[in-house]
Amino acid sequence: MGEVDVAFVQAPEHRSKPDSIIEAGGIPLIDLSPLNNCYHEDSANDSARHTAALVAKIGNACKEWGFFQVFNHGVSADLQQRVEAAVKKFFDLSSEEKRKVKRDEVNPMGYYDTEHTKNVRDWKEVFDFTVKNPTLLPASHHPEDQELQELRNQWPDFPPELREVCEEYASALENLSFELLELIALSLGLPGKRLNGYFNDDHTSFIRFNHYPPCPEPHLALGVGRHKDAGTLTVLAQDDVGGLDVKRKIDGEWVRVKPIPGSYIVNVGDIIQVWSNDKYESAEHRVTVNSQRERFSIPFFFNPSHHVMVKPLEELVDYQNPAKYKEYNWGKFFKTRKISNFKKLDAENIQIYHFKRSLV
Ligand SMILES: O=C(O)CCC(=O)C(=O)O
Ligand SMILES: [Fe+2]
Repeated sequence: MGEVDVAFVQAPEHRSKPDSIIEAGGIPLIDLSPLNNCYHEDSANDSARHTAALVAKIGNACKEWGFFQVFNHGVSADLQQRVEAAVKKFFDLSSEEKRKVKRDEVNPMGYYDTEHTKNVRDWKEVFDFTVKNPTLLPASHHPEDQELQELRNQWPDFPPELREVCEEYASALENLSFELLELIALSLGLPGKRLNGYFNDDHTSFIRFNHYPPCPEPHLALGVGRHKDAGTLTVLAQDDVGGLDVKRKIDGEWVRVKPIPGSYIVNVGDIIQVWSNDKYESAEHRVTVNSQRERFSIPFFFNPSHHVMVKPLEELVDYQNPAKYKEYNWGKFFKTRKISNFKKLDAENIQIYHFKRSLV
């Protein structure tokens, strides 16, 4: 099977055709400057108008793509560059050094190079850390087990600045994610802060550093297999190499998201799909690798508190539009997914459609 181990080989129908991927035209590119007071001289009226236009754009992007890119987002270029530099230094360490902060079945935070998506191994290595340290999660995925676990971050000795840069970055991305959450709430016709209460001091958001080394067989393996993100929102920074493919809703084609320096790619996760009762659907995506250049990306996974019960929002359901999902506990869902990513299982991993109601 060539130079890649069989564990990485995708079923033929899920492989990428790296040479014939279409670059996505039309993924909305949204200017967030109305949030960051870039219109100092504006009257209150103008500012309300700019915010309303922004909310409408976000709503359309969520409905039509489940994906959009943002610029003028308020995260400084200096901070972005410091994080990128620290990430490269970390992955440049020897395997032995990286394994000193290796994650395991008990502590899922840290370094890891054998992640599986839908039971096929990904061509990547990752480093994960939570935004809140410690972060509370259920200790087991069994529904009857009420015990909680504290996740703690593991920091390597090198590069020495990593921890500080990561904490500064986590806080900047947390602010941006709350702003995006408020815009999404407004776009659903809800009060701006309607969803904030699901993310109190104990939200379970985490940041991942992804490193995709060059792959000798990019038509067989994927950097990340096709999937939807399980949480609320993902806010992703990618370098200039490209490789993130989104399944376009209108025709089901895989299209490549064009790297735009300094911007973020935002995608709707499964929780927004459930909250919005399918008005906004999470988009399927994957990462294609290439044989020439390594690639780095940094997703921020914005997730609610472990005790949140996820279900269609009451304001968005009624007799004509009944709730399409039964409620589920986020902590248990997250824990179940984490276990299935950790090792190859025979069963399919947990998905929101397992909670779909059968409506007649
Ligand atoms: O690297 C990327 O562009 C996307 C990674 C991703 O989808 C994920 O980690 O969930
Ligand atoms: Fe993803």
